[in-house]
Amino acid sequence: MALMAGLRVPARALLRSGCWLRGAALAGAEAAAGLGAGVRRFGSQRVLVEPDPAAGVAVVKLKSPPVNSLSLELLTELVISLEKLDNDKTFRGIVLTSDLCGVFSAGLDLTELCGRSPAHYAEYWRALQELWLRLYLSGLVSVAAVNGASPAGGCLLCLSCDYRVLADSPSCVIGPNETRLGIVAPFWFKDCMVNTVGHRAAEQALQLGTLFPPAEALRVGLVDQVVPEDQVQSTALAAMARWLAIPDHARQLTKSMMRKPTADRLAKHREADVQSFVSFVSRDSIQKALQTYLEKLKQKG
Ligand SMILES: CCCCC/C=C/C(=O)SCCNC(=O)CCNC(=O)[C@H](O)C(C)(C)COP(=O)(O)OP(=O)(O)OC[C@H]1O[C@@H](n2cnc3c(N)ncnc32)[C@H](O)[C@@H]1OP(=O)(O)O
Repeated sequence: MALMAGLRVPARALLRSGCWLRGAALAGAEAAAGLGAGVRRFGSQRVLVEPDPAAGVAVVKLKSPPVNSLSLELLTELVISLEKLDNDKTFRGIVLTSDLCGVFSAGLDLTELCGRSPAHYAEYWRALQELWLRLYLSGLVSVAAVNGASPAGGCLLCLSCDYRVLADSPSCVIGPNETRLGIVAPFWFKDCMVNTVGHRAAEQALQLGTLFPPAEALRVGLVDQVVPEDQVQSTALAAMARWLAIPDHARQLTKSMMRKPTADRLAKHREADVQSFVSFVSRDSIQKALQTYLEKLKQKG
């Protein structure tokens, strides 16, 4: 483990994909996009918000090393940041990205799903539902700048945005790989997949637990653009400008018309969905499958 600014960060996470070397190049790209030095950042421990009030845009960066897995803390902090931005008339759009190299988000934090109490599982699932509903229905334009791997819950975050830009790198796989872990995506993740790529492609990807490399993700319609790694954020901001050219009220009503029926399927039955998750994840066979998968991940490291 390396000790950085009081944070215990695995050295390999820092060295991943030549992060340190690429940092300077990415900082240059950010500066070119108008988000460099001089911008006042805010946010929380795990969610960094870089506001550009003149543009009406905030870049929201996940920074929960080593892999931005969606812990209860990260979910909660992200909900709070999104709520703040949603309620602040300065902002019309957000770019959601990762502050880590090589990983956008590893999806649900598996340590939250293993060996915990039913009450914990319920609290965790409510937080995930809350994040999804807030992001999916946000009045803000949301563009995902997917600068790293984005399996399962990471893919759900991307699908909840209005537009997706993916880095063209073999490590930047994206997709619903749940079945490979022996678990099942919730119906609202399935609905998001169907709404984005259509029923047939969603069914295949969900059943097979497919993680798409960038070219395949673009072909199937899971992402909207694939660009070189150092252009992900600037491309996301350029896409944002196109979306912001549309009057908010018309775009927001259209977004709501397209998305509310899907969101309502969960919103109207949230507690039943929580209970169904708790009973599923508490099964011995599911606990065993998750523990085996986590151990394999740790051994790999
Ligand atoms: C029950 C119903 C639920 C239905 C919905 C479920 C949705 C989900 O999201 S389930 C989670 C699915 N996610 C995955 O399968 C991703 C697993 N992780 C990876 O494939 C890789 O970690 C990576 C590609 C994201 C990054 O690879 P790399 O940079 O090589 O990093 P490491 O694999 O060495 O991981 C570092 C460190 O992080 C731990 N870790 C990774 N993913 C998770 C996770 N999802 N939850 C918790 N912890 C995770 C990994 O074990 C390593 O830990 P240490 O060995 O202790 O450093």
